[in-house]
Amino acid sequence: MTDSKETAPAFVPHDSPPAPKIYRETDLIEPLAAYVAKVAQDAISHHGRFTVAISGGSLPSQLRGLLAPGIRDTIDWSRWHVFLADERLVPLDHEDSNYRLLREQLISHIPDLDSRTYPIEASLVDNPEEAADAYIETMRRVFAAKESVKFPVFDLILLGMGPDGHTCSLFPGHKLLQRRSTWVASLTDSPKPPPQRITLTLPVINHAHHVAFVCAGGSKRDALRAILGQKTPEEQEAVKDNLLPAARVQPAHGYLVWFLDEAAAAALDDLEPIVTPTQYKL
Ligand SMILES: O=C1O[C@H](COP(=O)(O)O)[C@@H](O)[C@H](O)[C@H]1O
Repeated sequence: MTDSKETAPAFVPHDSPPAPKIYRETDLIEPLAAYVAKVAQDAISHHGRFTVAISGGSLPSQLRGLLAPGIRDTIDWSRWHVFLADERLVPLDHEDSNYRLLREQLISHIPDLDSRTYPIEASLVDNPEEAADAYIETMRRVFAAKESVKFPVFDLILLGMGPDGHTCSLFPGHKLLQRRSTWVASLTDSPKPPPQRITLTLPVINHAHHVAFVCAGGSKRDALRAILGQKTPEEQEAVKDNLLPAARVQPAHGYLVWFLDEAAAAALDDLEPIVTPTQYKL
């Protein structure tokens, strides 16, 4: 198993969520891999499997540390169940497909992981609502057959964030931010192309045991300050008005961490010491 300098928090839901931890990393790849491996091991020890939802965009390539020789063989991949946190409604081999990215960067490198990875139903890319409903059914099969399960509880949800503060396919000011009961929702007006997508909803994200944002580069400066710093009155207003979807990610009984590279963390430089130095080691 990995020799973590700091272990992931114990696999214990709590009543009052701790403040998010913010890690500043020179290079995200290794600490992110150590963190994911640790959360996976905790989940597998606790209940025999690891359910993870992974975002697209730049995130899949940030997971390449999981394939490093020192870590890949320590992971019990046979217990992993991998979902897409959101998906663009394009063919699965399209350059915009989040599944394609994830498959190329991670899934295809691990024998048999494809059989426990859940892409959207390819025949439904032109039917957003049906695609969302079909994805809910896929999730029900893995999480529970019972209709009575209110929300699935992922062991880990890995999120990116756009410069506008969007996360998954939840965009600023979009009506999907108000969805309270659906597990997966569709949209046809994404401001970032392609316009047709499906996405996990906020309640599903906020039911997870662990949620991690992974942000690299300077383009997310304003959103990071608004969400983690809230320094200026304008920034505070933006959060209050729910303009920034990523600010609404607050797991009710889970743990929230942010992995920032140097360029992203520089946005918070004058707010030290809210950023914690590197914690996770292979
Ligand atoms: O469109 C999307 O964008 C976000 C952010 O992407 P990034 O490339 O800036 O990391 C991503 O998290 C989401 O999965 C994707 O569909």
